[in-house]
Amino acid sequence: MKQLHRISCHIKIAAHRVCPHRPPPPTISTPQQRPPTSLRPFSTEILRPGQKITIDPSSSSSSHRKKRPPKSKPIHSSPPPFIDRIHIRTRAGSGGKGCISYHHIGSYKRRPSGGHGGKGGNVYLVTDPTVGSLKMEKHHFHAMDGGRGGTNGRQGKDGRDVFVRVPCGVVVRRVLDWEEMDLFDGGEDQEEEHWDELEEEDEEDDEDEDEDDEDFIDEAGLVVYPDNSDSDNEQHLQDDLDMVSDDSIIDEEQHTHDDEDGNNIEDEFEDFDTYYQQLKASKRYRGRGRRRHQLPIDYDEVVNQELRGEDGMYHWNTAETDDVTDEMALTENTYESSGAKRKSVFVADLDQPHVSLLVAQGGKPGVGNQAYANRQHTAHLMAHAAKKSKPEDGECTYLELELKLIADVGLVGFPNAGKSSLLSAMSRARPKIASYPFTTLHPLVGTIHYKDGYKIVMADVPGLIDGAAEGRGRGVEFLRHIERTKALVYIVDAAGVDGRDAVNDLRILGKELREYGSSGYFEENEIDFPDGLEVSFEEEMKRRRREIMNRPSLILANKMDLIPKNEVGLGRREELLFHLGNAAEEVGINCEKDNIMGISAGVTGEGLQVLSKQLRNVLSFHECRQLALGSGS
Ligand SMILES: Nc1nc2c(ncn2[C@@H]2O[C@H](COP(=O)(O)OP(=O)(O)OP(=O)(O)O)[C@@H](O)[C@H]2O)c(=O)[nH]1
Ligand SMILES: [Mg+2]
Repeated sequence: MKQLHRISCHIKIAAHRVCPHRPPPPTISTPQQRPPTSLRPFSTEILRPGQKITIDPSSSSSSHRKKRPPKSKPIHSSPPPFIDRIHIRTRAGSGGKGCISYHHIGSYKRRPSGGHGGKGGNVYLVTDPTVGSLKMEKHHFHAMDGGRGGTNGRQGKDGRDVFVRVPCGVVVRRVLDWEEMDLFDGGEDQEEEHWDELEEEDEEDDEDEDEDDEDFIDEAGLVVYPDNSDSDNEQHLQDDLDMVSDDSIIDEEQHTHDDEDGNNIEDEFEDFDTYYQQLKASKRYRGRGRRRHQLPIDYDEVVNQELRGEDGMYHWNTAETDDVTDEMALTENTYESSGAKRKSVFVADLDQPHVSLLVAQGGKPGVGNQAYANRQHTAHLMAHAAKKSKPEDGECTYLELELKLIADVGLVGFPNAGKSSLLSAMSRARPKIASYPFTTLHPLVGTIHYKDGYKIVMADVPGLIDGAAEGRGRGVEFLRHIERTKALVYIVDAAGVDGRDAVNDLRILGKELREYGSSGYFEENEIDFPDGLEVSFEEEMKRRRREIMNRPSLILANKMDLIPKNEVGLGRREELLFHLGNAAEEVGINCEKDNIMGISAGVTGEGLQVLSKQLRNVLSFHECRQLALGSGS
């Protein structure tokens, strides 16, 4: 053994000499000679007490590492644009064609064997809490068509569904007069790209499927003619149809037909569906053993069950789009970019995470002629088979999606009041803060985390100006983001940095909000009426006005650090808060005295602790109240 070991060592050393790239053979070292592990990369010396470690950076192992390439700068340094209203087009897949084919040999000869087509894919909208805006790469969504049915009763492949991810808080409306509008320019290219992608994938799948089919036929040993060519099938079908079209054609109105001897006999069934039900129920077709596969499939039952009535899904309003007579549901408004008038109908409000809405339903597949396998009535049934083998087209819809942020608290204030500074101080959100007006151009949300896990979502809305409720400064567009909040926070600039008067500002803000809920704006634009409530437009407006003004509110006088504290008696600060309270009462803001406070959001952080407590109190009270009202007490 020792000799063997020695020989192998020699071979290793020799090999190293021959090939210098080969790692050298391991050298044996005694434990005393080995350097301490921690020092190995830098030095092999043994340290004496008091001696310092000198590190030569060039000798460190890191110098041998590959240098990291410098970080490339992100292409988009600014955050992605916030989009809160878009139009999309959806088209569900058409059903696959039903196959018409016949067995060619054996006892099954000339018996129909065509399978059903596959269902067309559906298009769904799915709410995803991780999606923040309605920015989408494409605005056309097409689900795949169903595959054709095959011979030997093989069903076509179902078209793949398409799921469009949207943020929570999206209101979906169906545009009715989309044909007159040119909303979707440039969509054709996207469409073609999409189809190319899908077709490529589908071809791959089909290849796999074909292999499986061959196996299936071999294993099952069915008496079928595998290469059932189309021309043969067409010939058989034509024979059958000829028989039908001559004298034995069915008189559908009189429910009679001529038999082979030319006698006019009454039909046993009134229409095809009745006949179909009878056929299904009859003992003859319950099928056993080899006959089982001839059972007609209850096409409508199967397809409808799968396409409709799924739990947890929204569905279209039952009203047909063309004859929507309910004027409450129909609203007319102006489409801004094209200036065209359009009509839309409210479909759903997707305000919960992970819910799906079926927006375009896939077409029903065509029926394969195997469903009509019946020797007695072949001719008659084949006429139906030819008719029913045609699939339905997929539904095509044009939708308007509008995002209304879902936040617990909304910040309302003039530009530069310090809304973004407050959001930034209380949450991890990092909005842009600057001393010029309209720094914030898009609504933004941040979450305030409490130690016990309680959370409050706060929305920073771009600044409002006088006349916002009538649409000045895009105020209305911003105001709709506070529609769903549970509480409002009015924030004013206490120091009047831009020469503003805090008390007057509060009055204007209150007035704007009240008008937003009640007047002009909604007459021209859309409004979603609550489901199942028959109320007039005026009543609905009143309800909204009441609701928005009754919402619990807090009033914050920001930039208090610029107002000196008075050591004795009522100073400027207290006086301001007192006047703010009076102004709130005047304009009808629902705010308790404790909830009017001075803060310094951007500089000292003064008052923010109290604010977070008060916010929580207000929201908890609101939630309890809602629960109590909900339970009917
Ligand atoms: N002195 C002082 N300045 C503040 C305070 N809070 C904010 N500011 C300043 O006020 C200016 C405006 O602050 P923002 O938070 O951007 O105000 P905003 O309300 O979001 O303004 P818009 O986005 O334009 O509507 C900035 O220059 C801030 O530094 C504060 O408590 N004290
Ligand atoms: Mg801002």
